[in-house]
Amino acid sequence: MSQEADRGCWIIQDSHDVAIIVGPGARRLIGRLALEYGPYSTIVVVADAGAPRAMLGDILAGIRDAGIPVYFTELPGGEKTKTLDTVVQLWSWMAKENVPRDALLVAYGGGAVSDTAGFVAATYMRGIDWATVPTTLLAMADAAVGGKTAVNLGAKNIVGVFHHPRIVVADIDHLGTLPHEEYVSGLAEIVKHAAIHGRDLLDWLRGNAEGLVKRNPETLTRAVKYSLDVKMSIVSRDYREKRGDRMILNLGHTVAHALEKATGYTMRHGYAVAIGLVVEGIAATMKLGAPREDIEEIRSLLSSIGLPTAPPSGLDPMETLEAIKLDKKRRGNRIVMPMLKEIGKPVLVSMGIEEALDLLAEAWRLAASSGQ
Ligand SMILES: NC(=O)c1ccc[n+]([C@@H]2O[C@H](COP(=O)([O-])OP(=O)(O)OC[C@H]3O[C@@H](n4cnc5c(N)ncnc54)[C@H](O)[C@@H]3O)[C@@H](O)[C@H]2O)c1
Ligand SMILES: O=C(O)C(=O)C[C@@H](O)[C@H](O)[C@H](O)COP(=O)(O)O
Ligand SMILES: [Zn+2]
Repeated sequence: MSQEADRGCWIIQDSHDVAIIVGPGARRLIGRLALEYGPYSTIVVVADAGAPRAMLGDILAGIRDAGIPVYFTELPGGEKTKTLDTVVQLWSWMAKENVPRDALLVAYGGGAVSDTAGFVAATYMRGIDWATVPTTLLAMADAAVGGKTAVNLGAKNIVGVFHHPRIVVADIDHLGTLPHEEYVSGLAEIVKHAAIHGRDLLDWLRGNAEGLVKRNPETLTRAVKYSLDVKMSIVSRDYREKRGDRMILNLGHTVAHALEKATGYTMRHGYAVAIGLVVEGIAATMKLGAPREDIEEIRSLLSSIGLPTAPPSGLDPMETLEAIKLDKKRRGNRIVMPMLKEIGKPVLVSMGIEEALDLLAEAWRLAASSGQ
């Protein structure tokens, strides 16, 4: 699935459709990749204002060296960017600049900018190619691949399409400036992928905790690579989430998206996912008889990283969990929930919405009481 490239970078995928490269300094490949995957008459860079400017300079220089004209705009980073207003703003700007259909849109930033800019690429002139240069750990290890683009509308990711980037350049060098909380937030999705994949990856994470805490580039490159390998193997089986397999990647997200909405999108996505993994894990012990020690193993790893593992005390579970009625895994009056039978054995469980609400609310209370 992946091979080592030069300078410590890994090529996760290098087909005629998609190039996914992970490693320190990978940002310098963007110009060469644009030439290889083009031809593109124009490049439009949509940059996250919170991402490092110095490395953005390297990206723009690489595009200039490739001799491709570039248009540049900036968005505020963070969840507040994931709105239709931002989408209309970008569509209008691109139209005003006469951006042609053979343009490449480059999203440079966190997952929120990537989701939003990816949706703009998917819909401008019925779709142009795009590339993503993820600059947070969460975006590198998860958001950059799989092709899910979306903005929020009343609930999480309600407006979006599947539109995979042609080029993904995950340059570990960007992580040096990432605030601690954002870095830790990204580890939640890597733990999710490990819980899905199996104990070997969880053991690797625990065994390399020091390198992760110190943000060792080699450790980080491997952690991102392993995370993407897990995600891409599932996406390759069910890209549009029609067959069901891909719902497995939504582990922890039924509760997570409800928490993000209830907190007005102020709770970091990874923090919400960590809490969701614990609450939905407890629900799995109740619904499937999943081993309590497996869920405790995941909970204690999340907690040792510095992630929250109990719902915020100020939220009412039933009120918060009402949001699952607008979850995209809902089918009629039922919801399909990914759950762990045990570590490494995720299954999809269909249950009535009311049953799911009662089950998750009870699991929420147990997580809250054990998390104190
Ligand atoms: N499409 C997918 O498959 C997928 C997968 C996982 C998550 N997501 C989405 O991704 C979003 C979360 O992404 P995120 O965790 O990257 O958060 P984010 O995009 O909100 O970024 C967090 C903050 O970090 C700043 N930032 C970005 N890069 C930085 C850097 N190198 N140094 C310092 N600051 C930097 C941003 O400006 C922002 O303020 C959520 O909306 C989630 O739904 C999508
Ligand atoms: O790629 C997927 O599929 C995922 O579920 C990855 C999630 O980590 C990510 O947060 C995704 O955006 C959630 O998808 P959604 O379909 O629940 O909006
Ligand atoms: Zn997620």
